[in-house]
Amino acid sequence: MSKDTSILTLKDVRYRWSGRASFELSVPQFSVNRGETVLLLGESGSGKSTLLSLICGTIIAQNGIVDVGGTDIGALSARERDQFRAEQIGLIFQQFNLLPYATVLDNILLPLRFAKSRRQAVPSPNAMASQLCDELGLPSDVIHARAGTLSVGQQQRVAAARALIGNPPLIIADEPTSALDAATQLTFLKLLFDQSRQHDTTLLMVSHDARLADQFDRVVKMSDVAENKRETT
Ligand SMILES: Nc1ncnc2c1ncn2[C@@H]1O[C@H](COP(=O)(O)OP(=O)(O)OP(=O)(O)O)[C@@H](O)[C@H]1O
Repeated sequence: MSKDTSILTLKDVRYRWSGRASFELSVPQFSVNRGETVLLLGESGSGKSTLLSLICGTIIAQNGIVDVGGTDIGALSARERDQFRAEQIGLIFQQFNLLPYATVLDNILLPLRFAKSRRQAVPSPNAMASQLCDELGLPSDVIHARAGTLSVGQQQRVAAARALIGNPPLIIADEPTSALDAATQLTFLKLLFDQSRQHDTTLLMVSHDARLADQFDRVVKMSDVAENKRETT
């Protein structure tokens, strides 16, 4: 696919959390091209997680359009949004959100249960899970271990494998390296980029850590994307 077609476009988006009049996220225009790796930088409270939630369709903008891969997220029902997210977006959260008592294998295979297109992209799920573990530098014997018994860095890689399996077109990562030390952060990012490029996946990551900037195709500051309202009381 061409690298200059947009996979994500926000236009005239506004969002206000209910009961939180002091903050409004306002994004006149923001887009990400297919295959790009984009780092969205912003200070705490600038609305990075809110923006990611809008893109993932876990919340819906009160104004404007959030278009992911040609689909207007706001036009979908809640159920359609859940399905759309499972099919189109690989998620890596700050706290990884792994099932601690499930095995590494079951954690990695989880998205395939909910997303037909991702399931169809993986004819041999167990073999693909092992391959991803291998490529992400996880020892082969951890695949049958409970996820909760792994180190933080290892859990991070399991979360990345879970996001990557079945080649979703978009990977969204919310501060995925914040729990890692500097050296492990860079190793993890390199592995994530290698995998994203190999599968022509778009990567949008948010962070407040500007030291990561060199690693990405493009760096965008929240203050350039959003005209937020933050009243002082
Ligand atoms: N679930 C929620 N309910 C109500 N208000 C919320 C909710 N989540 C975030 N907010 C508010 O929205 C504003 C932006 O928060 P958000 O978490 O999006 O910022 P952030 O840039 O991701 O911050 P951080 O880097 O600290 O995670 C804050 O004022 C916050 O209190």
